[in-house]
Formats: sequence, structure tokens, C-alpha cells
Amino acid sequence: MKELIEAAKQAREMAYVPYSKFRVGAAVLTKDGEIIRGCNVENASYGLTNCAERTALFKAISEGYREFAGIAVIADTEGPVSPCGACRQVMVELCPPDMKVFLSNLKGAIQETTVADLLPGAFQKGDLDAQG
Ligand SMILES: O=c1ccn([C@H]2C[C@H](O)[C@@H](CO)O2)c(=O)[nH]1
Ligand SMILES: [Zn+2]
Repeated sequence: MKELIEAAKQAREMAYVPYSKFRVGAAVLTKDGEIIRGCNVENASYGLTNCAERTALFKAISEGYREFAGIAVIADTEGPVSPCGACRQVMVELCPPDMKVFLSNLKGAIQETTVADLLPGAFQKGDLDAQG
């Protein structure tokens, strides 16, 4: 857990945040023990911003990883950083429901939660099957 949070902290340094100046870092642990980092990447067209969590997960997927064992997220927030709805939905898509999510901040707060707890009642793969 400490190593994953440390990797997220390193990723945070890479954040491209000319608009919000709000740096976020994430690190995903693959089932075979690799750590993939991600930072937030903003855009002058603000809505195109990619959060740190999605950057890390999309990087991992695009490198061929398909099974994940944990993710850590860190920002300079008062309490543990709270992932946005888009990132929660992407975690539901790509990670097991009971996978651990470590939400942290620069002061050392750590909240341990799971993918399922972050997005109860999520729309997911199986919901598409009902269509005739
Ligand atoms: O969990 C979060 C919350 C926010 N952001 C980014 C998006 C944007 O660049 C900035 C301010 O919303 O923080 C993340 O990357 N992850
Ligand atoms: Zn997000």
C-alpha cells in the first residue's frame, strides 16, 4: 500500500495542470505486480481533461494489462481525495468490485475503500445483455 501511494505521489509531480493547478497522481497495481502511474492531463477545452485515475488505468490497458489488484490516488486535499464519477465508472468497468482503492492526501491521510463501495448500483457490462 505504501509503495503504491508513493508511486501515485511521483505521478502527481508529472501532472499537466495549467488551468486548475490542482495536481493529482494515481498508481495502479497489476495482478503480476507491475505499477503503472498516471497524472491528470488538462486541456484548454476544459471538458477534455483526463483525470489521474483514468490516465493510469488507460495506460495499463493499452500496455496489455487486464487484471488489477489495487489503485492509489493522491492530491493536496483536506481529506483523502475523492475520485470523480467518470473515474468511478471506469474503475467499475476495468477492475474487480472488491479491488482495494487507497484514497490519500499529502498530509498522509489514507482511506481504504473498494471499487464497488465507490459506485453502488453502477451501470455495467451485464446491463447491456437484457436488450433483445
Ligand atoms: O480524483 C480526481 C479529482 C480531480 N482530478 C483532476 C481533474 C482536473 O484536472 C483537476 C481539477 O478537477 O483535478 C483528478 O485527476 N482526479
Ligand atoms: Zn476523475
